[in-house]
Amino acid sequence: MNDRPTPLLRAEGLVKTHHGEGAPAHAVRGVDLRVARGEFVAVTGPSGAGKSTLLHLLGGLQRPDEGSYWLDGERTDGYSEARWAVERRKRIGIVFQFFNLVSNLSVADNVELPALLAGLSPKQARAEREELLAELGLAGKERSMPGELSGGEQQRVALARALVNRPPLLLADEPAGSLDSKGTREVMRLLSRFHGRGQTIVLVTHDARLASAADRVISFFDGRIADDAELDGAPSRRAGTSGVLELRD
Ligand SMILES: Nc1ncnc2c1ncn2[C@@H]1O[C@H](COP(=O)(O)OP(=O)(O)OP(=O)(O)O)[C@@H](O)[C@H]1O
Repeated sequence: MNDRPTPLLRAEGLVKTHHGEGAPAHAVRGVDLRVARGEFVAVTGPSGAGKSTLLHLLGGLQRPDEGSYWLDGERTDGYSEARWAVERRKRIGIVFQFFNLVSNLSVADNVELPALLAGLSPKQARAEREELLAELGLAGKERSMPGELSGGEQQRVALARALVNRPPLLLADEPAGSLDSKGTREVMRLLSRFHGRGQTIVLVTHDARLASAADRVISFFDGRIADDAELDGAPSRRAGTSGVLELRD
């Protein structure tokens, strides 16, 4: 019997080709990947290597042409769009380079919306939002609109929105890509803090400094994993799993 714990993510033979205007882009050419609960994995590599496409496959935002993907032991191959939307709400928080906040909703509403959609009562959603915004140094900004905030603040709101349903998995696609060095350090600090409490994170980044916050770095090249390495000190960094924000799953 295999008594290894079920990985939170398991991908086998993922292939994705984009058919745009020019020649087909073979973005992901056969990826096998396992990510255990509590791991913080950075995916790095040159522009066009296929990193974002891989992240989109892991978040169910795009479908593979070939291969299979299991989320927490459950095969996702047959999931409809609607099913993926439900699964994402419960299990996957996603942050993007350009935050993707709803510009005509306040900070509070941006963060509460996914909690309400997931079925929390307005009171519970408000409590979760208040806790996360305080945690992320945004108390007092609830009534602000996204356009009134700095890039770093908007990314923190996006992080709060991604984590409001306490998903076991956080996917981050160049989360500091449009931030200055102060904003980058802030994102790094926050990702490390959530990881220290047991949050599983898959981070796509060009930024070697940001990748150094992870405990495992995957180098992606030409649609394939070229290298997959644990960083020194990873086990100790991965040790803490308790904290104010208990993960609910
Ligand atoms: N929706 C799309 N339609 C057509 N081609 C696409 C699409 N998305 C990505 N591609 C192509 O697929 C390849 C991989 O793109 P992808 O964005 O996944 O790479 P990346 O490593 O994330 O790059 P970057 O670091 O520049 O964001 C590229 O050749 C890109 O042009």
